[in-house]
Amino acid sequence: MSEPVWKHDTVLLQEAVEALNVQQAGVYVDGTYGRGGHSALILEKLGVGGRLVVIDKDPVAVSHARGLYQHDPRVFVWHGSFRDFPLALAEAGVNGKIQGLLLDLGVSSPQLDDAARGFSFMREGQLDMRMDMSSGESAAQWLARAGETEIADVLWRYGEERFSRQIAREIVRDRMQHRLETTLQLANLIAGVVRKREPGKHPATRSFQAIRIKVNQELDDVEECLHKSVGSLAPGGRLAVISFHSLEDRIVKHFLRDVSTPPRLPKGLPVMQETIQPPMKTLGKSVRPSAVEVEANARARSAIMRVGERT
Ligand SMILES: C[S@@+](CC[C@H](N)C(=O)[O-])C[C@H]1O[C@@H](n2cnc3c(N)ncnc32)[C@H](O)[C@@H]1O
Repeated sequence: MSEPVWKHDTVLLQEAVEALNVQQAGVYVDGTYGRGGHSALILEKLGVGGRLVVIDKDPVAVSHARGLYQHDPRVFVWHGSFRDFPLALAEAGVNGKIQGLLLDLGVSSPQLDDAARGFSFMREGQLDMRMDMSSGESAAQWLARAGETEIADVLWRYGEERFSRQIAREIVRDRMQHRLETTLQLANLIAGVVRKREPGKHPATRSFQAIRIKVNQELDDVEECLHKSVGSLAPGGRLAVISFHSLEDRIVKHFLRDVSTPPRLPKGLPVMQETIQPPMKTLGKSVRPSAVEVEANARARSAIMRVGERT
């Protein structure tokens, strides 16, 4: 696969790596390698005895990491979903607990900028949207077979699209005449339905987000990974998650709240409520990029990071 020329500006670079509190001999997982901005800074702080397991669903990201780190014995590169990170750790030969897990969610700039990946409603390309093009169903395949109600539900649930029903109806009507195969075909169809535009937002923004989340099972991956992190982090180990929309952030926020709250015990048990420690604690407040970062990188605008620590 040829090396793409597009680059990715890492969001909350210093903040996220600081949040991990990298120990020289620690074991870390970067579950969303992308183009490796966070991984590179983690490696700067990691000593010779440390390990970094990098994961990405995207074969292009994985070959970037393999090319860069083939001679670094600290790095193990794994192709797959971060929801299976314990499997990656086992394959890397890591038996114990880890000191940190980082997730920088969503898509990378190279994925958005490469029209052929089908993520962008601004660029003509095949309607694919899979982070892992080697498996699963593309957006075009899903839109060709899903029922009208299913499409409407996805647009509403994952895109909070007010015109979900009308868009779904139009997709189903349209596909009876010809195949819906390209990004601009879909974007134009949506633009024809969504009459009242939100200022500064393309009418297809919400639908593209929703279909991308559905095709890549993004929210299920996050839920599962977060729950597995509790069993994998060593005491003092850190979990840092950067989200880019409210659906992801809500999952992270609720997860951290739930694992940081001591379980309520029935009255009368011979154990003091105060002695029951929850498995994690939330560290500080949520972190947003500085005005300087947002000025330099518009994609950072909606980022929010939350950090937890294993107790
Ligand atoms: C925002 S980018 C990460 C950028 C990276 N931190 C950097 O500095 O270059 C998100 C990356 O995570 C990957 N990704 C998203 N969801 C994933 C999942 N469930 N499992 C593995 N990789 C995932 C995407 O393919 C993409 O490459």
